Amino acid sequence: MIQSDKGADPPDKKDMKLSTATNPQNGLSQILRLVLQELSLFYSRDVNGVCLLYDLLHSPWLRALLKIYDCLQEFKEKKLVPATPHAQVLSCEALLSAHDTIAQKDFEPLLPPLPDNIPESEEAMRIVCLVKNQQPLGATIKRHEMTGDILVARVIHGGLAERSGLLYAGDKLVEVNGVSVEGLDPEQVIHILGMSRGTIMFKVVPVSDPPVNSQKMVYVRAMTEYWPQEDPDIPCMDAGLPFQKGDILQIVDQNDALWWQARKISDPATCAGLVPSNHLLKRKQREFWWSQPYQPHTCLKSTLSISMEEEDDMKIDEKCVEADEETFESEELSEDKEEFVGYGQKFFIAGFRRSMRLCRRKSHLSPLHASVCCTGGCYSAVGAPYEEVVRYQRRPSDKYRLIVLMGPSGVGVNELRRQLIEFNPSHFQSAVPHTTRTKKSYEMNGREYHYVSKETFESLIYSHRMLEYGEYKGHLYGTSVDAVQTVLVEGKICVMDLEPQDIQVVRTHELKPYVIFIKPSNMRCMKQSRKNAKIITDYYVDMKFKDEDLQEMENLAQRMETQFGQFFDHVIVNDSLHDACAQLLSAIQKAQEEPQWVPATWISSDTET
Ligand SMILES: Nc1ncnc2c1ncn2[C@@H]1O[C@H](COP(=O)(O)OP(=O)(O)OP(=O)(O)O)[C@@H](O)[C@H]1O
Repeated sequence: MIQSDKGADPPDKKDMKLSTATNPQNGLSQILRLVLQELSLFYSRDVNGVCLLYDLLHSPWLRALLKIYDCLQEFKEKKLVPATPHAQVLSCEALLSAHDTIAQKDFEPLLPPLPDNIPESEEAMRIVCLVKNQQPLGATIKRHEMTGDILVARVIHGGLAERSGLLYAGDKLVEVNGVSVEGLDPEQVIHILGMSRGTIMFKVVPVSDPPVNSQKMVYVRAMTEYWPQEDPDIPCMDAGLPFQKGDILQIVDQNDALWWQARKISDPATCAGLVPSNHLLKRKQREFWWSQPYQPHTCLKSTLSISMEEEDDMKIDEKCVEADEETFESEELSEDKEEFVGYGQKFFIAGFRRSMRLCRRKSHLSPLHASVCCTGGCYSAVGAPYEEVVRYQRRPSDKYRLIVLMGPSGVGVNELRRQLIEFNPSHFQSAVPHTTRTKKSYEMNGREYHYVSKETFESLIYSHRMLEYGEYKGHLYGTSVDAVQTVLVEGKICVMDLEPQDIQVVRTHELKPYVIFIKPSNMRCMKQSRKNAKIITDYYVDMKFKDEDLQEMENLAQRMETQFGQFFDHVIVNDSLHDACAQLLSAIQKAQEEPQWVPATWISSDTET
C-alpha cells in the first residue's frame, strides 16, 4: 500500500540519479526526474498533498517499473541476429521433418487379421449414419425385380445423401436403424424411414462400381410444362421438379435414360429434382396429343387467321350497329386517306400502316401461307420439349438483337413501338415492309414500302426470306429478313411486331430476336386506362373500346401465353403507357447489354460461320 508519510526524509539527490541513469533520450524518465525535482522544492513547505505525490512518485515499485521499461527500450534498439548463420534453414528442416513424421504415421485402427474360413459369398458392409433434419434424405429406393433386394435407386444431387458421399445408386440396403429390410416392400422401408427421428443408420452392401457423373452441365429452356403430381409414371412424386414453359433448367444428371435430375436456375440453392428425359417427355407429349379429340390445326394461327377472321368480321358488323353517335361520326378509312399512321408524326416512320396487324389477321389465308405457317403453330404440340440454351452476351461490335413485340390486337403494341421510335429515332427503327400493290403518287419506293411483283414476293416466301406476311384486298404485304438486316447493319435497333405463330421463322442466329410480350392488365385497370383510347380498324377509326373488346383481348393474351409463353424473353403489362414505355426501354437495354439465355444453336452457328 502506498501511503503518505509526512515524517519521511527529504528527497536526496542519489535517487534522482537513478532516473538520470536511464537513457537521456528517454522522455518518460526525464519527465519523472523533473517532476520529482520540482516537488522536492515544496516538500519541506508541506504544501497540501505534495508529500503524498512525492512519496508516490518516489516509491520503489515505480522505479522498478521504470527500470524494466528502460531495459526493454534498450533491447528494442538492439538489432537481433540469429544465434547461428543457418538458423532459418535449420528451422525449416525441423518443421519438415516434424511434418514427415506425422504424415507417415498410420492412424487407422489396427484390426485383427481376417479369419481364413470366411465364405466367398460374404459381402462387405458399410454402415452409414445420416442425421435427418428438416430436408428429405435425397435418395430413392426400388426393389430388384429378380432378387427382391432393396436398392438405392438414385441419389438426388445436392440432397443429404449425396452430400454425405456415403450412399450411391445401386447400394443394397440391408438394415435401417437395426431393422432388416429383407423381404420388405420399398413402401414399408419408406415407412420405417418416415418414423425415424434424428440419426438414421443404414447398413448397406456397397455397389461394386459407384456411378460417376462425368457429363457436362447442360442448360435447357422448358418448351412445355410439367407437373409431377399429375404424372402417374414418375418413380417418386416427392422427388419430382415441377416446371413451367420458359423455365431455364440446369440438367445435373442424365445417367438414367428416362429420368433426369434438374434444378431451376431461379432456385439454385435447392437440391435437384426428377424431370422426364427429353425422350420420355417427347413420348408423353405425343401420347397426350393423340389422346385429344381431333382438331384440324390446333395451332393459334388457324384460330386467329381462319375462325377469328370470321369472328372479327361479325364483330365489326356488330360494332357498327351498336356504335354510339360519336362513333358513327367517325370517318370511313378510304385506301387513299391517311393509310400511313406515320404521316401524322413529326417525321415519317415506316412500317406503321394503319391496321397492318389487323390486315394480317383478317387476310384470307392463302394455301401458300397455310402450308408454311403450320410448322410454327403446331410445333408446340409435339416439338422438342427442351431446348438447349447458353448464356449470350452481345459484344459491342456485334449487330443489335432484333426486338420483337407481340400481344393481342389492341393491347398497344403499335403505340409502344411508335413511342420508342419517337423517343430516339436515330437508335430505334422499323423495317420497311414489302407489298405487291402499286405505288401511289406521294409514295417513294423503299420509304413506305418496297414495291415488288407478286412473283418476287412469292419467291421471297419460298426462299424463307419473309419473316411474316399476309394478304389484304388482293395484295400481299410482309416484312423480309433483308429489310430487318438493313436496319441492323446501320447499327440501329430494329423493332418489329409479330404474330406469335411466326416466331419460329425469326428465331435464327442471324437475328437473335429478343421477344417481348405485351400483356393487358386486369379488366378493371384496362377499363380505366383505355377510357379515352380508340380502336383503329380498317372500317372505322376513333371507336372506343367496349367491355367485350377488353375481355377478348384478355382471353387472347391468355391463349398466347399458354401456347407461346416459352418463347417470351420478357413480359410487360401495358397498363399505364408511361410505365410500359419505361419498362420497354429498360428491357431492350438489358437485352442488348446483359447476358441472356439463347438457344445453343445460335452460338454454335456463329462459330461455324
Ligand atoms: N397504356 C395505354 N393506355 C391508354 N391507351 C393505350 C395504351 N396503350 C395503347 N393505347 C391505345 O390503344 C389503342 C390501340 O393501341 P395499338 O394500336 O397500339 O394496339 P395494337 O396492339 O397495335 O393492336 P392492332 O395491331 O390491332 O392495332 C390506341 O389508340 C392506343 O393509343
